[in-house]
Amino acid sequence: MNYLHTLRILTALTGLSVSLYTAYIYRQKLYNPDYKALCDISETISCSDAIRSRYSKGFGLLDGILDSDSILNIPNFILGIIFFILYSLVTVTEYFTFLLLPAATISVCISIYLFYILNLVMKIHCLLMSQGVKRRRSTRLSSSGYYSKRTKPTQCPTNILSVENFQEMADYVKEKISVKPEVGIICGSGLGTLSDLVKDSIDILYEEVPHMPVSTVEGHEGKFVIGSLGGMDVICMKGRVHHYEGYHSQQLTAPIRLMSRLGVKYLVVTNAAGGVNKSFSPGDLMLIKDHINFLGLAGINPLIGPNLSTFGTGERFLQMVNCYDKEMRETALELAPKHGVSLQQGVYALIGGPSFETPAEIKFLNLIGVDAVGMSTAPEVIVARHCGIRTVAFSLITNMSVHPDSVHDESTSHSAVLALGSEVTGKFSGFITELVSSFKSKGMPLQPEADVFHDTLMESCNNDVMSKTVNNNTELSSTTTPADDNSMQDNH
Ligand SMILES: O=P(O)(O)O[C@@H]1C[C@H](O)[C@@H](CO)O1
Ligand SMILES: Nc1nc2[nH]cnc2c(=O)[nH]1
Repeated sequence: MNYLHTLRILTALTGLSVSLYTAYIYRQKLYNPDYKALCDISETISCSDAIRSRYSKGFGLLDGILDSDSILNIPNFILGIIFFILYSLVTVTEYFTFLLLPAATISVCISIYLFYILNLVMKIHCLLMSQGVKRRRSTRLSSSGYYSKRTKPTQCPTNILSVENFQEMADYVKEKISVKPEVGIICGSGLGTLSDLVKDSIDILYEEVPHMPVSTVEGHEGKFVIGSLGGMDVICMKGRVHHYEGYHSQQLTAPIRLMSRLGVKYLVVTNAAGGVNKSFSPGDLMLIKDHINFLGLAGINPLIGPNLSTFGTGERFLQMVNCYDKEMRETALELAPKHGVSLQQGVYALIGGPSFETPAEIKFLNLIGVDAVGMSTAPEVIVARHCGIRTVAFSLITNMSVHPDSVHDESTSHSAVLALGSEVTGKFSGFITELVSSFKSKGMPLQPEADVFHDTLMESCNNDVMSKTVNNNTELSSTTTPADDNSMQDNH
């Protein structure tokens, strides 16, 4: 009897120690993704992967029913700690001893279940290295971003970052802040001082946040500034990362998914861009009506790979009509004059960079109806759309893109872009603040109606092609000037 009693206490203490050690690793991993636990012995024997998998909360049984950050989706180690404390108490006090047998039976069943998950479901099938990021190994379900071994596509079998990774990013930030940001702001090149508008702020460096890509470009400080603006809780990115820095498009859009997990519903994106529309001048602010994403058209889209269906719309085939939210654009157009901002409107083109455009490329961009050209924004807007975040975006025209006749244009350089940005950004403070404040009264987006979209798009394409055909000669055309097309009647 005594022997059994001691054995039960020893078992409970062992279980408790394992649960506590798991909690310790979980916490270490949160702050330092490179932390190597003692139990990470080899690629195949690793407790970290199990601890960070979706089976580590509610034994994975509540996945798909509850949000991963729901308080009801309790980590297994907490359940373990509670279980083993109760088990020890019953053993020591000898009260409610009739519970010991059912408790032991449940514990054995759970152990068998976890053994099955670890060995048959989470077995290693893929260890890819991509752009410096070691991919997780997994045979996860497609809804969570992984395919099973049998169905994996050869090009991109897993995502660069998993749902759990985004959750870890959000958990890290959540722990540091007392506000609940509903608005995200991205400061483009030279526009970093917009973050000074954020009051009662705390800063979080990108390099602190697990999985967060770090800015490598001058003028992109690389930190979140979180606080309040215009009566709204905001998370502002002082600097972004770009594709040309060598980041995968899923990495450079990771902060958008982080924002989504924090509860952000509205996004203000800014960038520095070269003016292609000849009626623009450096210092103009252009409200983006739509974009042409040359990386996307070339098959570089942040949504490529297993669909992350647990985010917002989570749609596999995402509609992009009205991705620059019409109502938010209307509000921006209404507010701009009040703040002395003469707002241009136009189409933004994303090119890969980092080289600026050749004269021939600018001529081409002008012909196809581009008003400003830059190296960012489109992937962020795509992911924001996927997350169901309503977005409004602006290009600060920092330079006129090279004219076909010019040999070299001093203003088209990164230092000139930064200089102009910091010179004029202050002028937009009141406008941006009131714009953010206006989100208070806005609801969530309506999904676009597919048929209406398609018909209007076809009509607008036909009209554009007609007008280009009629107007074009060998000169650069300025048929898409905002002055010509400043109404909100189009379908953009
Ligand atoms: O981050 P954004 O898009 O504002 O930066 C633009 C594009 C290049 O990164 C840089 C060129 O000067 O400005
Ligand atoms: N691609 C591109 N990006 C820019 N960012 C600021 N100016 C420019 C430009 O002229 N071209």
